[in-house]
Amino acid sequence: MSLLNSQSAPLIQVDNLSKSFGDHLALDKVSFSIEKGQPIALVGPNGAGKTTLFSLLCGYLLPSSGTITIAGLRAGDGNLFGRLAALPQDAQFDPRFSIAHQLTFYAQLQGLTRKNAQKEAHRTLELVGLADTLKAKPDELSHGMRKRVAIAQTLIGSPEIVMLDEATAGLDPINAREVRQLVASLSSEITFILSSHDLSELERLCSQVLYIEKGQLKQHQNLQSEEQQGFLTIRMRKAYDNFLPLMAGVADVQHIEQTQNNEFLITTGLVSPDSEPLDLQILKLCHQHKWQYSQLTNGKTLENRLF
Ligand SMILES: Nc1ncnc2c1ncn2[C@@H]1O[C@H](COP(=O)(O)OP(=O)(O)OP(=O)(O)O)[C@@H](O)[C@H]1O
Repeated sequence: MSLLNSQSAPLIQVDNLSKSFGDHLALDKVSFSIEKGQPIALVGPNGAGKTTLFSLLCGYLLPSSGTITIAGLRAGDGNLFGRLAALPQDAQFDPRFSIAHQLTFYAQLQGLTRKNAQKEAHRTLELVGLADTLKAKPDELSHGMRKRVAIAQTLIGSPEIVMLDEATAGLDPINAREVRQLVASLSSEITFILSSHDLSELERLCSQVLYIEKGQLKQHQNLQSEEQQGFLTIRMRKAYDNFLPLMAGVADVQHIEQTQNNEFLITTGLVSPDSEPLDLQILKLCHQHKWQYSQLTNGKTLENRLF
């Protein structure tokens, strides 16, 4: 077998994908591929085409032109049932039936016996930290809890790909963090595709980002690329006098610029192997001047990379 043939095909391959609603072109010749185990972020302004892309990947909509191949199969192929799951933005549960009843039903749809389906409902609810809600009806749960139950539903049958459309939208910080922790903990087993308007959330969870605007794929970036090296981002709690000139004076800082209110992008120079790590030099300066910072991260923020 040649080396080329032995390389595994991408998990998802999208080629020249277009989708029109009447004369409105919602997606315009979008092409990308996703490898297994690389959580991917889908970003774009309202109306950009993200939900349309989700629906096409799930097979809920048919492309106007172009192709989508998932694990070697066309999107919508019956053999993908159970291998790919999606949380729509407006996921709803039937108010008449208990959570256990509904999740068990979905598990049975995947071919499990009633007993195994009940176990699967319990397993997935445990994953989202809601095992004690089995007997509850949807209306007895908060919005955040219902969202987590909907995520549990996507995990039924251990799918390989899970698409979460705005999974943390409208959640309080604690529920949102639970969802993020869950995604992070399952990312080695499941390839997540996440859409969100929270860029800091996506940059923490994803290794790649697709930026869609007016139906076109404008950027496809690897968030762990080497381009990130050589930059630090620091967010200060408030504005401090002389912050910029004093930071610029740190030996290994080549350049510093304000990117947002109290947020600064630092370009590092060639750091000599003998000198202290630059982040430590920066933190010492903050300490010396009693400047409070809220975050110091390697690389540029996703927002600064996209816009
Ligand atoms: N079923 C439909 N019929 C007609 N037009 C549609 C339909 N679904 C989406 N559109 C249009 O396609 C475009 C893309 O919509 P889509 O919902 O995919 O955007 P989005 O990026 O998910 O937006 P948001 O961030 O607001 O959820 C929009 O102009 C929308 O009005």
